[in-house]
Amino acid sequence: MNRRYRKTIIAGNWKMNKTLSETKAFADELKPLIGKPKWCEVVLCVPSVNLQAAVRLFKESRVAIGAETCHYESNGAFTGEVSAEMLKEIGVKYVIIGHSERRQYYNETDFTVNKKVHAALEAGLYPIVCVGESLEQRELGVTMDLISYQVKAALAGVPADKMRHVVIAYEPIWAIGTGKTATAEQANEVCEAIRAVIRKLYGARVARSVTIQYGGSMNAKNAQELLAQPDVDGGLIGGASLKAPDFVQIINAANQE
Ligand SMILES: O=C[C@H](O)COP(=O)(O)O
Repeated sequence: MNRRYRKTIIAGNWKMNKTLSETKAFADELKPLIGKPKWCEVVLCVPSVNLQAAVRLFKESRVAIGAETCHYESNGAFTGEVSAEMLKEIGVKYVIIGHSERRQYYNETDFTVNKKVHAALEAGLYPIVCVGESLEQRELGVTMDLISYQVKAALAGVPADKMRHVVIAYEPIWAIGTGKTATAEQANEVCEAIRAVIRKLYGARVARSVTIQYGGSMNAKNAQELLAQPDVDGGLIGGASLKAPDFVQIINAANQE
């Protein structure tokens, strides 16, 4: 992380976990533990049915609430979907877009990711845009090409002045939920390459200020080493964000002087 130029963001992604009562219990446990993180922003992305409650539960705290996806249209005949405007109106700040699970199970494509990024920005949300390669793609040696393509496609048509609201999360698919973390060097190498793509698209000033997270089996034990990398500006954390003490340890690792 490089605090001089950009924000460190520790974001939990709960995926399809925790009922309303479990969300309340988590808030009760987390709030006294979390204190006032000085150096990083803390975000919890929760299932849509619990967003409104989460916003209320964390209102007086330092935790911002995020959604796990949104639709690219603002309204219409899209059964089961939720728009960026709807999220904004209930106090949601962030929205994850293009998570590999959405790409894998719900036909999310680079094209729809781009449309969702535009919808989120227009609604005043901060998109956390996920990119990442499969194990097969890594072994074929096409990681950097693929990541560069995913970043360019996601950001197509996004003007430079909106980039201060965009967060990128590098999540190698082979490291998600597998307990197999990318090494700190691997994580930094790709985050650095993402910054280089942004530099080409928007110039050095924008590239320096964009928060680029790492996600994929980040936990209380490995967070410090990953977050110490110069181009890793935070984490998008699945499993380890479900337990308040583990999540707090990751926040503390980001918060060290
Ligand atoms: O969005 C979070 C990532 O998918 C990482 O999940 P994980 O920490 O359980 O590996």
